Amino acid sequence: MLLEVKDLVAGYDGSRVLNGVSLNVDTGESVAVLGRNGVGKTTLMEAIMGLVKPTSGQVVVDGVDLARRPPNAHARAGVGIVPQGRRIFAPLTVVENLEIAARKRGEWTVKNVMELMPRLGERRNNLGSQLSGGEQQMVAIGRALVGNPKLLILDEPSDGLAPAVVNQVGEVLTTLASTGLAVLIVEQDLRLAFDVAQRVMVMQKGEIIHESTVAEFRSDGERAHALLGVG
Ligand SMILES: Nc1ncnc2c1ncn2[C@@H]1O[C@H](COP(=O)(O)OP(=O)(O)OP(=O)(O)O)[C@@H](O)[C@H]1O
Repeated sequence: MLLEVKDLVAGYDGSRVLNGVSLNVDTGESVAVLGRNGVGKTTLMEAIMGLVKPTSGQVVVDGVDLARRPPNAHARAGVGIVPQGRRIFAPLTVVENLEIAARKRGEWTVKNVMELMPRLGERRNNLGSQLSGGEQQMVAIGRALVGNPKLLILDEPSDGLAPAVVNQVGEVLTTLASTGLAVLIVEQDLRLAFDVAQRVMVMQKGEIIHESTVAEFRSDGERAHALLGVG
């Protein structure tokens, strides 16, 4: 198992957000975490990444418990994140944003990232602040890739993007998932989540209340509707 999250409890200043979350992601597997606003999806991703300190529980990556280690230990262990809001460096160019993150040797280089997402090559000398939302999202994905992660965590990659751009991001993520990179994606856009993931989990009030294959989830529309409270 690549990622094993066990009974994770975490929150902010005494307010508990995660009430004992357990989940697994296998090598090469793609998993989507769904749920309404405010149920704790971002907190879960940040706790897995070490950006929020868990009060208890384990975050085991490749057999090593990282729950009480600093965020750079998570990156070294092979976890890459594409955060909510993208958070690329606005005063740096596309190529500088990628180069600054390219620390670890491996399959993914700045050159390979630009082959995967040719738009980034075309915009290589543009500043982060000059990019569209979709281009920024691709920089954020590329920045995570050049760290050569084993597991890529994405928090709402479709956020604020036009449908055509969501499709482009979806194609990139589907390609990555098909090459054997493990993906853990939080997403409100169900179509994107279902395109990328094989397995789905639904969160409610800081707990995982449903787990199934995407195919099972999609075959029971009424149940899916009840779990997510959306049409
Ligand atoms: N930095 C923070 N400080 C204090 N409380 C926070 C912080 N971030 C999130 N929270 C609270 O934690 C709870 C869960 O938020 P979280 O962002 O994890 O949910 P979410 O499911 O990702 O929602 P969304 O889809 O809106 O991002 C919310 O009540 C939120 O107000």
